[in-house]
Amino acid sequence: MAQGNEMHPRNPYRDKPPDFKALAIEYPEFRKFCQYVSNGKVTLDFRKDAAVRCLTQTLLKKDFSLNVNLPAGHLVPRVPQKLNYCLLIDDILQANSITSNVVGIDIGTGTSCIHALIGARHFGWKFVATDGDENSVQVAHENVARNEMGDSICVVHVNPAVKTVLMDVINSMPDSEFSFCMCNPPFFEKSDKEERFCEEPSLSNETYSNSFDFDMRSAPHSETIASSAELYVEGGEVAFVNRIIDDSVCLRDRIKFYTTMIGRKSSLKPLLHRLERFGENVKFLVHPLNQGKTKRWMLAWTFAKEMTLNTALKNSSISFQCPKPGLVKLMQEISRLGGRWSQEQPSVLVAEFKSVTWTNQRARRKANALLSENSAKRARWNTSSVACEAMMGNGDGKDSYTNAGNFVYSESFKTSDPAAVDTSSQAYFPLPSGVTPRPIVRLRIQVESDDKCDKLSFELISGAKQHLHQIVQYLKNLLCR
Ligand SMILES: C[S@@+](CC[C@H](N)C(=O)[O-])C[C@H]1O[C@@H](n2cnc3c(N)ncnc32)[C@H](O)[C@@H]1O
Repeated sequence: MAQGNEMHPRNPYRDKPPDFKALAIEYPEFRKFCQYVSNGKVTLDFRKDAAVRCLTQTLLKKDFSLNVNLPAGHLVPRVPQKLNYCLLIDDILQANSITSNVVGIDIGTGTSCIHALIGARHFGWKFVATDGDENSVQVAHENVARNEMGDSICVVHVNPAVKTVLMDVINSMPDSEFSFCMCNPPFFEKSDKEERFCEEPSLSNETYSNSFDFDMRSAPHSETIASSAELYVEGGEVAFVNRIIDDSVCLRDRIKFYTTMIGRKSSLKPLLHRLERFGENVKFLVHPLNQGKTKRWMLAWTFAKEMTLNTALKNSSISFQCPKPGLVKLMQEISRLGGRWSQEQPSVLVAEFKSVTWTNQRARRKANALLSENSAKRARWNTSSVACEAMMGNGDGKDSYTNAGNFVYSESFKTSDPAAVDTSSQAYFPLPSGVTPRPIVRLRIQVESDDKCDKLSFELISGAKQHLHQIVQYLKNLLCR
């Protein structure tokens, strides 16, 4: 099992990976999946679904005193990663002094009910755990009952065909206050599923596996067997998370923090774009949720004015050294990029940017040139939109250089009908004069000098961590050459 210091500092698996030898001695069931290798170590074949399932069950038993049934044919959750996600939520709660009567919603809890079980057992939170699959709800319910946690976790079946994800649950509990929601959405669209997964005949015709990939590409690090409902949703995870965002716009601070796991890096951009357009009303952050080679992210946002997300970004400071006078050159470069800076203290700057100007400089120049030519209209899909959602944003319109055409944001999701798409567009309207758009990223930059050089340390105040990294890399290239 891959570990690493990318794990949460409070995650006990960070510095102490599971000791397979000790587990094999203590748990005979687990021992069946272990092999002794020549140096006396014990290994586990991660490509075998049953071995990974047994490891998860054993860790839940040993480290959380949880007795959990994980039926074959369903996703096997990875305990260290799930704990990481819960710890990040705990950071946010602690930073906002939400320490008692914590109630969370686990959207799509699956058969394992893993988020709710770990959250309730380890952190003392209460949960409403939902799922759209009746069989998963049944197994999750049994897992809760087996661990006598019915007082803390209520498992609810929801209709997956309903467009909203949270609304019905919240409306059915008008007197409850919710601290957060969490979710591990189905990642894939149908087309992805067919490309990456094959039907697993030994289980059921609703179960998919990537273990058949061997002849197509290199063997997977670990086999993924999952039910169709766990893998696939119309429009993939972007569409699913957009449904949570839609609900959050209506529900506002009925839930203090909205969080979700994101499985694909490419999903972050359209989702962040979407949240950015809510301007001052929303705060959000992206935080990596890595476990070894598997990269995931947590996206969190809040509409509650009094809440902060900054503390979870504590470890976001990065620094580099550059020749003097770093501060002066820094101010010039920020201005050149269209950013603004103010001096918080003599050696501390706060810089803010209202659009992404530090990436794709060459592409931007090219797009600019194209736009100034009398180019033909962009091709549109030869389909009709079955559902169209329009958002009036307050951006600066610069993103219309992208293939979103004249829209700040426009995304089409395939539907089961090949001639129909579900379209979400956010149109650019110039701001009325006197209204300033909200910065997409704010940074605090501290300058420490010695005789030879300046050390610049960058801390994210608000915005996406990936922007911090991109800006630092961009400035480093300029100031250190
Ligand atoms: C990737 S699985 C996550 C399972 C579990 N939470 C975990 O992390 O291992 C996604 C789950 O979302 C459920 N789901 C799909 N659509 C849903 C909806 N509209 N509302 C609630 N759950 C849904 C699926 O049935 C599936 O159990």
